[in-house]
Amino acid sequence: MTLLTVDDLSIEYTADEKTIKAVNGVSFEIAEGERFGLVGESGSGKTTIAKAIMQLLPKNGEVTSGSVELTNDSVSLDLVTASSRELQDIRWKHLATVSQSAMNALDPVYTIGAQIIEAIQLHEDVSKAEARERAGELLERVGIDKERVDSYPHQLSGGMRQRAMIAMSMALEPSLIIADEPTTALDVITQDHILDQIDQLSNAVGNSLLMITHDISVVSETCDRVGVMYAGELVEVGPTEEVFTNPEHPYTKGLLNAFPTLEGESDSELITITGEPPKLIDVEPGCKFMDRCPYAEARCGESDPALTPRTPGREAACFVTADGYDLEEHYEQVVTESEKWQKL
Ligand SMILES: Nc1ncnc2c1ncn2[C@@H]1O[C@H](COP(=O)(O)OP(=O)(O)OP(=O)(O)O)[C@@H](O)[C@H]1O
Repeated sequence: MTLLTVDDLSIEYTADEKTIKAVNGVSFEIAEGERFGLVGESGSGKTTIAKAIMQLLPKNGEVTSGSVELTNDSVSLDLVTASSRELQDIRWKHLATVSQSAMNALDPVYTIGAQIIEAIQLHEDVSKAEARERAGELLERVGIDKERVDSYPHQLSGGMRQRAMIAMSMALEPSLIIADEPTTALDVITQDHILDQIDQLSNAVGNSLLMITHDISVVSETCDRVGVMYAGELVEVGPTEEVFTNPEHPYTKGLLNAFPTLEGESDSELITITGEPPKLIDVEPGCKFMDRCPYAEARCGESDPALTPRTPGREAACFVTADGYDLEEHYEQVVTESEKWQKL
């Protein structure tokens, strides 16, 4: 059953009297128990989507169209129009978040335990002693000694704080966890541990996951399906393994080329996408990736390709692959030497 339905979501910011079209007509679904990743380079609109889902957009940000339905046996709510009371009711129990910066999310004046206990007691009728016991168990599950319930956030290392956040987000076994760059600020080994813990805990709880990251290896380790974002739009959606082995959008292919191989082989060439994403002010007609795309044709400048179905379960927004061309084969035929991806 579908748990989250994001339908035609558009979000704008206003800054210096200009309108920034940060998210433009994005639609995707997450099934119960499914892990979905949103991936794309900085500024593509991923965090804006996460903030809209949580109703945490800053004052200058506004959802201009679309809906975000959260639906299961006990909830049916459009998160865009829900009241703060309705949101408070589902927070922790149905919707929890692990954010980019745990230090900001954890309140510095309360102990870790006090914050987890409060979340538990807000939603469940349990004694403080029971909630404290559960907080300790949760911390142990993420590899933190349960004595640490009485520590303040600043007394923990960055990695421990992030794990404490994960423990807290899982405290009420929420239906959906939104993890926005949960490992970005951490060293590689801690990153691996944290991803393992998100994986194990969400397996145990059986919840859905929306993983937001610029790092395709994080998506490939944790997600069943992936949506690739570029300049505020979804340009490709499908099962992670299929999308990463046989991309249907040139931007996805570019992203993959720019990363070391997912298996960690070091002898492959890294190839970068030249140029920069467009500014999202006064948006021109046509495909937003056109200026950076080695496959671009005249028609790509005339209208913006819509996300269209490909093989079952897959969608991409590209005229070239919609015509059935395979990006790998087509590359040698159409792309001149000067237009090829640049080798690093
Ligand atoms: N508060 C804001 N005011 C004005 N513009 C903003 C604001 N926040 C984000 N933007 C703009 O909206 C667009 C999308 O940004 P967003 O942070 O959602 O992207 P992202 O893919 O999550 O990138 P990152 O990983 O760097 O956070 C960008 O052009 C960004 O500059």
